[in-house]
Amino acid sequence: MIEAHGISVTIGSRPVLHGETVRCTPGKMTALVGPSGCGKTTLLHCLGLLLPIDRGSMSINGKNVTGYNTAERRRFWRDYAAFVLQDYGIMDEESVAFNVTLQASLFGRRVTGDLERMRQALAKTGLKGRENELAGRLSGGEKQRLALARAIYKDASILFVDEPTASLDPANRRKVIDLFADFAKQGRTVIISTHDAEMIDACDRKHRVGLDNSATDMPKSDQTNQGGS
Ligand SMILES: Nc1ncnc2c1ncn2[C@@H]1O[C@H](COP(=O)(O)OP(=O)(O)OP(=O)(O)O)[C@@H](O)[C@H]1O
Repeated sequence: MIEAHGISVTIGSRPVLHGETVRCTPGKMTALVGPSGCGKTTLLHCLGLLLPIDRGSMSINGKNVTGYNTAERRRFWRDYAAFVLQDYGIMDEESVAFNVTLQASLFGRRVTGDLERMRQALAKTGLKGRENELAGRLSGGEKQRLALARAIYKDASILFVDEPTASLDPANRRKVIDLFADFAKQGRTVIISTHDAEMIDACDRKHRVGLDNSATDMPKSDQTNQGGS
């Protein structure tokens, strides 16, 4: 469970988040929604401890993480978190297989870990049999699915996802949405910044960045009058 209370962030001289309060619970997909530039990515980064907050407080699984130092944040990323971010974090000069197992073999330059599980993660994202290809040769959508395969492989309890369907065709989009739904059903916390109406509809809760500062997230059935992005 991630809880953020009244968090505010200024980047440079620009105030971006103004007292966001949001709760993301295990077993649920929470969508961060709102118009372009409202701060969805910024909020996602704050919740994942990638970006420091200026005001407010945050807890993860009941633990106050507001003042976490670098070592504590690293431990959180290592033990609990998987990220599928907009730049995908793919190492172009490495193989697909290396990229999937990257977080498990962070200090090595070779594929370590469970090869069968790596292949299964690739199969789940439609990249079966591509493990020996150079990641840099994949298309944008394929890189996005590769980032997702890495998150599946990592088996993390909290997933932070930024615009996961942006570069995907309808068939792969559906597949990816179903994969996140499966993640949540397994009891994981899934937090997704998205504009995609189909993705938003599949989420259990949604938080409108910049507007819902007191209401926090809400059940899917209450979304009808709240608008999408
Ligand atoms: N590193 C940065 N330097 C300066 N301004 C930034 C930086 N990162 C974000 N911003 C600003 O913060 C605001 C929110 O950006 P953010 O990417 O969080 O929005 P978003 O809702 O995710 O947008 P989109 O839907 O277009 O991806 C924008 O006005 C953006 O210009």
